[in-house]
Parts: sequence; C-alpha cells; structure tokens
Amino acid sequence: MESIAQLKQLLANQVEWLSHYGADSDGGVTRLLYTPAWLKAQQALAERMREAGLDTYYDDAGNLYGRLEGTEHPEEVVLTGSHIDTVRSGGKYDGAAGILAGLACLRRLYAQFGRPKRTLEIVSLCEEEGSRFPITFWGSGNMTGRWSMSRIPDVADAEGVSLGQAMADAGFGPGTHRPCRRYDLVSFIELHIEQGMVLERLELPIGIVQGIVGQVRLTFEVCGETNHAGTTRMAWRKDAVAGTAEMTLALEREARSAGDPYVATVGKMVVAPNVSNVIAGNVLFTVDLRHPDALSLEAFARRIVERFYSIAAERSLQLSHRQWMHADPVPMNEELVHRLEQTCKSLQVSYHEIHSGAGHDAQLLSAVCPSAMLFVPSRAGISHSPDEYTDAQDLAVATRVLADTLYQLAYVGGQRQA
Ligand SMILES: NC(=O)NC(NC(N)=O)C(=O)[O-]
Ligand SMILES: [Zn+2]
Ligand SMILES: [Zn+2]
Repeated sequence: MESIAQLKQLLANQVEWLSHYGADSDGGVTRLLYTPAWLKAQQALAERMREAGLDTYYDDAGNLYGRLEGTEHPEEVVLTGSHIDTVRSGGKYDGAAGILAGLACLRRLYAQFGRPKRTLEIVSLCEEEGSRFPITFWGSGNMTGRWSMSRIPDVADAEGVSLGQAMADAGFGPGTHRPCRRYDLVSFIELHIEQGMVLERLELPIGIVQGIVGQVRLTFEVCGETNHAGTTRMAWRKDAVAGTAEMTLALEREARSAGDPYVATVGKMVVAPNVSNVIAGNVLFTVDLRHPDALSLEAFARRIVERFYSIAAERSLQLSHRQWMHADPVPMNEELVHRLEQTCKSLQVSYHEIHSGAGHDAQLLSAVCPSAMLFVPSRAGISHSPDEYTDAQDLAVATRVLADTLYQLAYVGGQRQA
C-alpha cells in the first residue's frame, strides 16, 4: 500500500472531489436520495470504481456496488462501504468517508495482490439518513429484508413526489437492476466519522465501535384553531404553536431528568399557516429518541407519547401521531471487533472502544452478517453541518486499518467466519 502521506493526500483530494456533487454555497453538501446530485455522485463513483478495476453494478434500490470476484470462494462476500446521501446542508464526510476509504482499500489491494480468495465488494448505499423521505436505511434495509421492492412504502417528499416515482425517475425500482436482497455476505465493515467528541478529546485516531444505539422517530400533528392574533383573547385560543412548545420543553425535561444516555430531539416543525398575525391552527413536528437499551427506549417513547396527549388535552388541542422509524440497538460482532483491535495493535495504532449514538447501516447489516465499524475523529464533534471536518491523516490511518482487515478477511485463508 502507498505510504500514509500518499494516502492522506489521495483521500483529501477525493473528499473534495465527491463534495462537488450536491455542493451548497455555504460549503455544505446536500445530496438527497434520487435527486440529480445524488445520481451524478453515484455515476461518478461507479466510474472511479471501474478505473480501480472493479466490476460495477446497481441493485433495484440504487445501491451501487464495486466487486472483485473471489478466486476460491466467490459466493462468500466480504463487504465494506457506507452511504452517499446526506442530510440537508450536511458535511463532506458523513457517509462519504467510508466510501472513499473503502474504494482506496480495494484499489490498492487489487493493484498489489490481484483478485482475492473470497469476493470483496464495496457498496455505496442509498438513503441512510431519511432526509428526503420519512424512511431511513432504505438501501441497507432492502439488502436485509427490512424493506422490500414488493412493498414500496407509500411515502412522499416535501414536494409530494412519492418514493416509488422518485426511484423510477432516477432509473431504479423493481426489476430494473439486480435484486436487492443479499444472502452471500460473510462480513461487513463500515468506516465512518465519529460525529461526536470522544476521540478528539482522547486524541486518538480510531474508535472501534462496540455497539450502536437504538432509535425511534415519530411525527406528531397538533390541531388547534386558526384565528385572529388581535381579537382572540388568550383564554379563547387553541394555539397549536404554544402547545407544541410545551410538548417540546416537556420532552427536554423528561430526557434530562432520565439522564445520560437518553437523548431526545424535536428537529423539525411545520407550522400552518405560518403567518405573523395568525394563531397557528396546525403544527407537524418530529421527535427523535435514542437509548442503547431496547426496553428503556420503548418505555421512554411510551412515556413521551402519554405526556404529549395529556398536554394536548389540557389545551383542548387535537393530537395524533405516527411512529415511522424504529431501529434496535445492536452490538457489533465480537470476532470482527477483536480482529480490528488486533490489526490496530499490529500497526501500532492506538484505538478506543466506543459506542455509537448515531444510527448506521451496519445496524441493519448486522442482522444478516457479522458487522463492525471503525470511527475516525470529527473536529469539535460537529456533524450534520457544513462545518463537519475530519483530518485526512486520521482518515488515512483508519483506511490502513480497514485495508489490512479486509486483506485478512478476503485474501488470507478462506474459511467462513464464525
Ligand atoms: N450516522 C448518522 O448520522 N446517522 C443518522 N441517520 C440514521 N438513519 O440514524 C442519525 O440520525 O444518527
Ligand atoms: Zn448522518
Ligand atoms: Zn452517516
């Protein structure tokens, strides 16, 4: 493999290159699923994969793969990769880091050692974030059976375009490419930015993820009464914004008093009619709840929902809600974690055992194959922001660890992983 200095330069250049697809004027990146920016990025990546000697293909959902077919066990696939969709006004590293690192690994491994014994693939997954449509993990979910092309969820984006239509417009959908579901994966390793401050504070270049937090997302609709801001006495109002504010603060109080590691967020509100001299009659807002323990998370979600309904009743507001996302907390595969630790030790790279408070595709893939993750530090812990930044040196070191681990899994031996 090239030196760390060369790898650092390569990765820094590639991060800039990929960030041009969907670049915002403020330095951020917006690549929403099936939009032209997203599609062009997938096509450009496919080109780079082919230049590296990989065979490329898409599945029906739009996941892009680059493949090095195994010489001895082609039916056993060692997979790496991450996602290229971003949140609105996101950064250059979330998702992209794992794809560019993975591509650098496969390029070098192929150039140096030729074809592996087991098949080695990289995947650029679609819609991890749930930014355009109210569904998350659409790409990895289709691979693992969580989602299916035969039951495309009836959801639409903010402009009213349905998921099925957007998918078809981008050239994907049932029967357009290869089937999504994978039964041949033997390991998945995802490199990702930490999106937190733990590694930076410890001044360590690598986190080996032990487990991923569980999460629940819900949308609430508060219905009050639209009325005149000047002539409606305070006692007569059914103010949907005031009710939403009370619910939001109640949520914050509940999470704080429950203590770490509970986190709860109202990240989106849509107010109608959203006019300065009109009492709002309607608010839609989302709630994102997370905890590493499944039962605690479930109980917390129930408590919050009950609390919101009682606030609505006290204010004579109508309330309805829908839970549209649930991801179980999952541990990472012990054997792969151990292997990553051994690789770090043999390369004399210091690491930290870390838990992920963010959701990841590895969470879904761990249901179908041993899965693990490597984290690289995020400057000031900032992510989902144009200010997201990861030092190319750290990225290069982690890429080296990833490459060595993929080498062991795909080139050495040929026995199935436990
Ligand atoms: N790594 C992420 O930013 N993931 C995000 N997206 C999902 N789907 O969990 C999140 O909100 O944590
Ligand atoms: Zn993200
Ligand atoms: Zn991500």
